[in-house]
Amino acid sequence: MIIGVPKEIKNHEYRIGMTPAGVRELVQRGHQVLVQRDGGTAIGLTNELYQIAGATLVNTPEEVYSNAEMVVKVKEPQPSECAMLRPGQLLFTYLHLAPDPEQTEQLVASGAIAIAYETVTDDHGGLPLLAPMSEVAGRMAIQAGAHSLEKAQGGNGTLLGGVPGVQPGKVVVIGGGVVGENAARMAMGLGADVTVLDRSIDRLKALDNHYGPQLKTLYSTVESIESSVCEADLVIGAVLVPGAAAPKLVKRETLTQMKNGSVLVDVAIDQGGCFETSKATTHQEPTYTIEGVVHYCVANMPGGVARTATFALTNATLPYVIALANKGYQQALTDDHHFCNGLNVFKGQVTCEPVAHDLGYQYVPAADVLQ
Ligand SMILES: NC(=O)C1=CN([C@@H]2O[C@H](COP(=O)(O)OP(=O)(O)OC[C@H]3O[C@@H](n4cnc5c(N)ncnc54)[C@H](O)[C@@H]3O)[C@@H](O)[C@H]2O)C=CC1
Ligand SMILES: CC(=O)C(=O)O
Ligand SMILES: [Mg+2]
Repeated sequence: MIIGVPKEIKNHEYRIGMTPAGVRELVQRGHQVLVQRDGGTAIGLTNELYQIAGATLVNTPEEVYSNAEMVVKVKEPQPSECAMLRPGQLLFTYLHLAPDPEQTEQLVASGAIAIAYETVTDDHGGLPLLAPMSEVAGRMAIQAGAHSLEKAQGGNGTLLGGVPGVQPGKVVVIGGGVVGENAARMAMGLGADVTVLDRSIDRLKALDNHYGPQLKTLYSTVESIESSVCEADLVIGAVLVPGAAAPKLVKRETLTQMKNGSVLVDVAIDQGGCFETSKATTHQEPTYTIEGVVHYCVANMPGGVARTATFALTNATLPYVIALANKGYQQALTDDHHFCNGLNVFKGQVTCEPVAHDLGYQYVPAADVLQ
């Protein structure tokens, strides 16, 4: 199979969809890998390393898209990239379609076969291709939040760990999954006062068992969310209903009761965000303030630590890329129902139920289109 790896074009996105080691694995199996020149240069994955691994370097995204049978990326295709997709071409990347009607329309119109990393599932109820970036974003959320709490950044001037004789900052994490747990762990490491809310009691039990009394857990209700965010210095939005747009758990009117200079980091922004006042921001301009509350809503947080994130992401995606390349999508998706859950758009039809539901498309089960 001819596999194409373009340079990412989203704002300050320096990750790349395949490392030289991944290229080598594919080339060794008889595939050809086209890598856009300088796709990994910013993170030390030089053209020379790709060439040594057996990649064919090409100069433009057009050369990648027009020649590849499968395009492997990191972020959702931007409009100029959607325009280069062709009917029947495979696209394997993050998509986050539910909050993004324009991209969905463009992918449907392209006739391509789009498999989303974030809806692939596993036997343990997890999302194996979202998890590595959730680990990264969860950890970064505390760094970003701590920085935003500084006075010069518009924050209330709280040091999360406090110092002897002074109370630590209060961190509230809404959603205790992968992002939430990693955020809580970093915040506890700094010495903050940390509470995690989730609507899954099993999840709260697991966190309680693992971290003990240093971590407070709270069952998530409208009431418990409202009262805890009003006391918080830093709130992390980390909920997910897989495939669907994020529920809006903190309303605009609640902001007026929050501390002036408190900070919201909405990691769930890639699914539309879980605060009513969230709108996606970029690494270039990551924050804005509403009602005195600083909002950090960067939709590609791991792009900020692109070197770590590229290795973490491609460690997880490579076996799936190899399966698609070796077997073709029909066989690879039929053999593995968890992988098949990644199929979001198939030749003009929406095959992910939450996306179809949220955006008003007819849902066509993957099993029907793969027959
Ligand atoms: N902004 C960025 O750069 C990145 C964003 N993300 C996003 O972060 C979000 C969280 O991802 P993960 O932690 O991997 O998901 P996860 O599935 O591991 O955890 C989500 C948790 O939210 C809980 N939840 C759902 N509804 C809730 C509610 N109403 N109240 C409280 N808890 C609720 C679930 O029970 C679950 O424990 C996703 O939207 C993901 O796409 C992930 C990586 C990077
Ligand atoms: C998960 C995601 O959207 C990201 O890593 O950018
Ligand atoms: Mg988008």
